[in-house]
Amino acid sequence: MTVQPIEFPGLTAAASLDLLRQHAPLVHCLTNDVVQAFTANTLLALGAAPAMVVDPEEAAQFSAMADALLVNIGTLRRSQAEAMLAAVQAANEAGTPWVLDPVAAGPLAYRTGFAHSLLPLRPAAIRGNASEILALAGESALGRGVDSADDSSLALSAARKLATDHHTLVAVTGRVDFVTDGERIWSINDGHPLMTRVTGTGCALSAVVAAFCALPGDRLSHVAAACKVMARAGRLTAADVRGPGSFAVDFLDRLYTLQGEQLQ
Ligand SMILES: Nc1ncnc2c1ncn2[C@@H]1O[C@H](COP(=O)(O)OP(=O)(O)O)[C@@H](O)[C@H]1O
Ligand SMILES: Cc1ncsc1CCOP(=O)(O)O
Ligand SMILES: [Mg+2]
Repeated sequence: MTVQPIEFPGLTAAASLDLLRQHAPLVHCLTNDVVQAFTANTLLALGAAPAMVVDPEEAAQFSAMADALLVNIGTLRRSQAEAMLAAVQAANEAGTPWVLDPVAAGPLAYRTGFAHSLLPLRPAAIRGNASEILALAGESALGRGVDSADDSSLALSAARKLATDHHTLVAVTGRVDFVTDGERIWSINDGHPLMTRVTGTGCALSAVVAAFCALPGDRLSHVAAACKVMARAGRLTAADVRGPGSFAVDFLDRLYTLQGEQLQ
């Protein structure tokens, strides 16, 4: 059945953002070495609370206390995989939602196998670029590294399949972001190409998706709101900066000051 994406309403995104600022969810981030500080600063700017607790024993303890968990495989190594599995297991036992960012899944065997092994462990959501989502769904993709070489529209059916097969939500991002539970599809046509020239915008978005997954209410809508907030803040920032360096700084200020009306 062909289901057409529907543009996600800014008003709904604004309501989710309000809720996020009220709840200030504690987000346990098991993420890659490149984006630690940018991810923590992004969450703080929006009003969530990040913590990177990485030892396997402590990670398991902490993911049961946190409001959400992020698992990002960007610089995966064996010792970290152990902590991720322990954290996911503890999160599941505690009913804590967790989000998978399958960074560079596809061309690299170890991380791709690990990402696949996480799929039956019931992620609340998966957020990746088009090449990553295509690869995770077992379809051919052009990605060679952490950046997408495929347009997000080409990964929409892969996203729906992943969501259906694993009873999860999938956000596939790029020129247009799509968020689906396999049936409904929200599209977010915002953002700016400059966002791909600053490392960590996608990884930070996945942490923000985790934060929004902690909120009460319709989770699909909250995940779409996470994408909308980041893309709109990115677009507003890009209109006013000289390049990637000033973007990275101004983007945090934008997130901090972002008002509901600016999402509409
Ligand atoms: N060509 C583009 N035009 C506008 N926004 C984009 C574009 N590519 C990516 N974005 C935005 O950049 C952010 C990160 O997405 P993406 O680049 O797909 O993630 P990743 O860094 O994991 O590859 C998202 O908010 C997305 O909407
Ligand atoms: C450059 C790099 N290498 C391994 S992880 C990483 C960061 C990727 O960040 P993003 O996917 O958000 O662009
Ligand atoms: Mg990127």
